[in-house]
Amino acid sequence: MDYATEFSMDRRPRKRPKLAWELPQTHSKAHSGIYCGQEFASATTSYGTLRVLPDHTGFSIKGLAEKGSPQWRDDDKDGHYVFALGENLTSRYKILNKIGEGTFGQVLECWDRETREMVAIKVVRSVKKYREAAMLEVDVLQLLGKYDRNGSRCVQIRNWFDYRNHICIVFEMLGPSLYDFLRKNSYRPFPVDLVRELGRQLLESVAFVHDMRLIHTDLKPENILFISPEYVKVPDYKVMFRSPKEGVSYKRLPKSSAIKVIDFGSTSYEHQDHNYIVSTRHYRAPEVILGLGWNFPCDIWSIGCILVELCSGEALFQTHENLEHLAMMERVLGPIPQHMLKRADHAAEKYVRRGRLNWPEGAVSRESIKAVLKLSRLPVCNIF
Ligand SMILES: Nc1ncnc2c1ncn2[C@@H]1O[C@H](COP(=O)(O)OP(=O)(O)OP(=O)(O)O)[C@@H](O)[C@H]1O
Repeated sequence: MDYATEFSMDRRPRKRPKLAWELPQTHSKAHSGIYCGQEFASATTSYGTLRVLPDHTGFSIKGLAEKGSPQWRDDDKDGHYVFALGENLTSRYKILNKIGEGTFGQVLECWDRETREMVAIKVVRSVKKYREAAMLEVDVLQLLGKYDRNGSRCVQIRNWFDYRNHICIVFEMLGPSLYDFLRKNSYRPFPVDLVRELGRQLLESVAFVHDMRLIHTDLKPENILFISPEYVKVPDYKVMFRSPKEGVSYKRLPKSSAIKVIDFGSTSYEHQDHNYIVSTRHYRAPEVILGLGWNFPCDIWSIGCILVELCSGEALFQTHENLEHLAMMERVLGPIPQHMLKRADHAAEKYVRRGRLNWPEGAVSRESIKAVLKLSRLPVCNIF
């Protein structure tokens, strides 16, 4: 398993391993329904091998037939599509910007010449396992789109196509993620009324997904997007009161609280085998860590972690290690019940000793023990 992407320079995990594809899953071959695009006439320019080439809007258009595709060029070493801003992705979409990068590929802001609107296109890496996972994502998105009649809960798929060995999924364009917002606000918490509203919408969205007998498995602030990018700046009196010398401080508030859930790349059907590791570390449920098998509740656990984070500004369980993570859960929520610890699988049984969590005895360092002690109990009764 490739955990290299779980960490980042930031103080929160940015990425996690995508594990769904490690399972022997099968998916239907028929993916008709929306539209399967094709590559059109190739043109003449030649570029270097950088993944994102500099913005030569004029240059790239000059060398291309206006609606053609650029000359074929190799993918980068990880199978990412190499492009230049301003050029075409099929004759229909013009690449304007890169807005995200994930395990699966890159997300590009594009102009859709046909519908005359901006769209976000996930261009998946040309690697077999990611291509397969992308087709599963398309299946899930189509299913959700069919039943989410007003399209208000989950990101909507507009189209998909296979372009130069890259599955491209076209989405409606949304705004920044809850994580982007926190970051731009220097990790200052959201007002509690806003968190309540976000929580309501999130629960409704996830209830809808669960009603479809699907489990998202990767809920996190990065995967919840405001629909609109608009925000207002308001004075932050708390900061001004704390450090008056620094003068007026501002924080951003979204103009609209409407959100949607994205990234169905790890979504699992209820009837599938659920023993592999899911979720980004900080939002991972105890049953996942203990290898007990998981189901719908793992999404609810993630929502709980997200809501606490929105209220505090910081991830609740800031850890990268299983035993420390379980100890943090006990510290915050009370003891993990015996019936769960008893069923810990082969990989996790080392975290349990004489029927209880092997903590602090099993801690790897004093710092680890301190990190757990720093957390305080949530003012709720024992959750387990
Ligand atoms: N519809 C959209 N509108 C605007 N931005 C989007 C949209 N979809 C994705 N993004 C941006 O692209 C980023 C990556 O998208 P996504 O999470 O779907 O990719 P991924 O490869 O599955 O990522 P990860 O490895 O984090 O699971 C998001 O965090 C978001 O910033």
